[in-house]
Amino acid sequence: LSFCINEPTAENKAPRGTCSKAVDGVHCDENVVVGEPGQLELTRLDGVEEGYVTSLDIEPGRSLQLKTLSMKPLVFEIVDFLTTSESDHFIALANNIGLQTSKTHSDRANKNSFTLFDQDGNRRLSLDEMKLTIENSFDVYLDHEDIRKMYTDLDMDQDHDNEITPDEIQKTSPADMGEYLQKKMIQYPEKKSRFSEQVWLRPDFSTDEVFQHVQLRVQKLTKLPETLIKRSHVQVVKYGLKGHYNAHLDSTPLNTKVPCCTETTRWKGNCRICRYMTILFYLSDVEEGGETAFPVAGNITLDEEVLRSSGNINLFRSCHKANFKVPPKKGKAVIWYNHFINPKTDWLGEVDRFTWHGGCPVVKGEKWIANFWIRVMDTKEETEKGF
Ligand SMILES: O=C(O)CCC(=O)C(=O)O
Ligand SMILES: [Fe+2]
Repeated sequence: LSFCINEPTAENKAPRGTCSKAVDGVHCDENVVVGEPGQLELTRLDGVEEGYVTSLDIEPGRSLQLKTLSMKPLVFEIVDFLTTSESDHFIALANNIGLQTSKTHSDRANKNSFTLFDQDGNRRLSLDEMKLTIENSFDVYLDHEDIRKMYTDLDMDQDHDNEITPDEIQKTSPADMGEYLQKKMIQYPEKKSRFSEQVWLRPDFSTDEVFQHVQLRVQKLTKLPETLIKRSHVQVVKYGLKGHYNAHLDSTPLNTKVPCCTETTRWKGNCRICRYMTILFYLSDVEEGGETAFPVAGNITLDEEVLRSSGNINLFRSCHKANFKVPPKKGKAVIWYNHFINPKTDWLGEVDRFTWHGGCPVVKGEKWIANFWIRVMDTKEETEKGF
């Protein structure tokens, strides 16, 4: 059994799908994943211990060193996973299609409501509590000075005591605050949770030779079924000065009520992004900054509420506090598992919450990465059917 990608046809410029080599030729199908039922397996590399290095003979004459960077979460790196020309090729592909400003939750946030974060329950919001309110409701990361300026601009804090009382909040419409923040974000995009430009390289790109080589290498490294490799989404991201991405999870906790997204449902909503693994490539060197940070790696326990109020999600400000950071280097791959494997089903298990990560701000130069996301559906059967 072998896989290939359909050749573009006149009616459909870039169809995608898998093909099986049969006795009478190659059969291709857009949606059907060819393969024996039950043959899909999720794999997980063994990290052994922090600092452990294994040599992988993935291609003739080229051995790659797989190094365990962290056990909790399990993170590996391979320096020189991509050659310089492969990295450059991804950048050229991205430039040819054209990058667009990365959207964040703040661009989509419901601007007509907010949830007040009155942590001490005293019915007034301190500057810190307002900061958390804005972060959680609008996905905008302000400091105290910005908040004071907002109070003045919107005349919110009438008695100027840096505290917002129920009375004062009553007089402020969430829509006004949302609109105000939206305007600020145009002026100060670095205060958004994500400040970058991006482009998707859809599975259709598998007709690209460099892309195919890289897919094959990823498959040899991960030992995952070809189906999953071929259906991966690849996103190229460019960060300029101050570009960053605050800490987040690349996948979503299990939820029986909301299914994993398929290629079609992902644009419609009411589905979860299910990414078993992330393979992140640095496509460029960065003169200064731009590390990939894991703020809670190695912690004994993890309370997301505590993480949110610690300010450590805001990597634009708190990268120095992250437990572990991977410095960018052109061609390097960083690899981690967003989910565990459920031993009962042998399939997608719970999210590994220690994989909270993000990109530190670029201090000098620019940073290019490619995210290679291994997508799956909730069950093996659904994944086999095609997604
Ligand atoms: O830029 C980085 O180092 C991290 C990027 C990231 O986490 C993402 O794009 O999901
Ligand atoms: Fe990420």
